[in-house]
Amino acid sequence: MQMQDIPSGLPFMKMHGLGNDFVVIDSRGRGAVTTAALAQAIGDRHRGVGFDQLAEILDGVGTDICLDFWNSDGSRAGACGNATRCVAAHVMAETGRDRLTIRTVRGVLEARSVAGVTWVNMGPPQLDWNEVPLARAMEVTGLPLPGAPTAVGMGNPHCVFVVPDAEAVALTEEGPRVETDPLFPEKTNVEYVEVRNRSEVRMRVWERGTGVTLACGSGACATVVATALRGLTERQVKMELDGGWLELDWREDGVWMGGPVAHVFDGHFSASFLALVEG
Ligand SMILES: N[C@H](CCC[C@H](N)C(=O)O)C(=O)O
Repeated sequence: MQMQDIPSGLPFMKMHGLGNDFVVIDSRGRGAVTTAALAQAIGDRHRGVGFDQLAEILDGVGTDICLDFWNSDGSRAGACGNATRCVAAHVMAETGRDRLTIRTVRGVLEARSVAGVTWVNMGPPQLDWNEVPLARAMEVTGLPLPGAPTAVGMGNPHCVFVVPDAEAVALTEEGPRVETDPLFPEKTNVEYVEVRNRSEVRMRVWERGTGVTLACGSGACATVVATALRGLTERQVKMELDGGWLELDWREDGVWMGGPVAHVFDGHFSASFLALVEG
């Protein structure tokens, strides 16, 4: 699909889950429009709209919908838990259903609405070094980095540090250092978790390709896997992020995540903005 085929401009929704904010483009019935250049242009908070991730809804392939994710630097994100919840809530409201299947590059995810809360099964964690991926064969726990973090794949790479005080972490210094460490050939998202008790933790995040965000759903899933694997928490925890609270439940069939979603406004990218991107 070319931009000139959408002369009237491109509709979008602005959504967020705990302040992790998204531009959502609904391309059902039309085909994908997003390119790295378009994601970068829209992601510019001054010349575009700005977002932590861009999510594009596509026609389902053996599922209700498909979903693609982009970061603001134009790179792809293999998973985005908060955007998945936002889009799932939107499509469930639209169709009046309380269950949905969603195909992402990672595989088929399931969403459910339970007592007004939108839950998504983000799938089982990837705990082999080559699935995360890491640069060479090793255990995913006790990585050879200061702080001996745990690597967890959730369709995208995560590196989880257990720290005594999450507020004290210098995210903008530590985050980019770990994100680009040669241990992670595809870079990594970076989480710092403070364990308050066996069922409550506090987490802050540095996202690959985006930077500090108020929340990261796939990062929250990776975090509960890391703390449960290390025996520090149960597999069911409440997690406080900068933008609010998520509930996590690591079950046999995957890591379920529930929390709030918000549909902020509906907008329209003008034809002249799109023409500029097309160059
Ligand atoms: N905010 C997202 C994750 C974005 C991950 C992205 N930064 C990547 O490159 O993997 C979430 O709620 O799961």
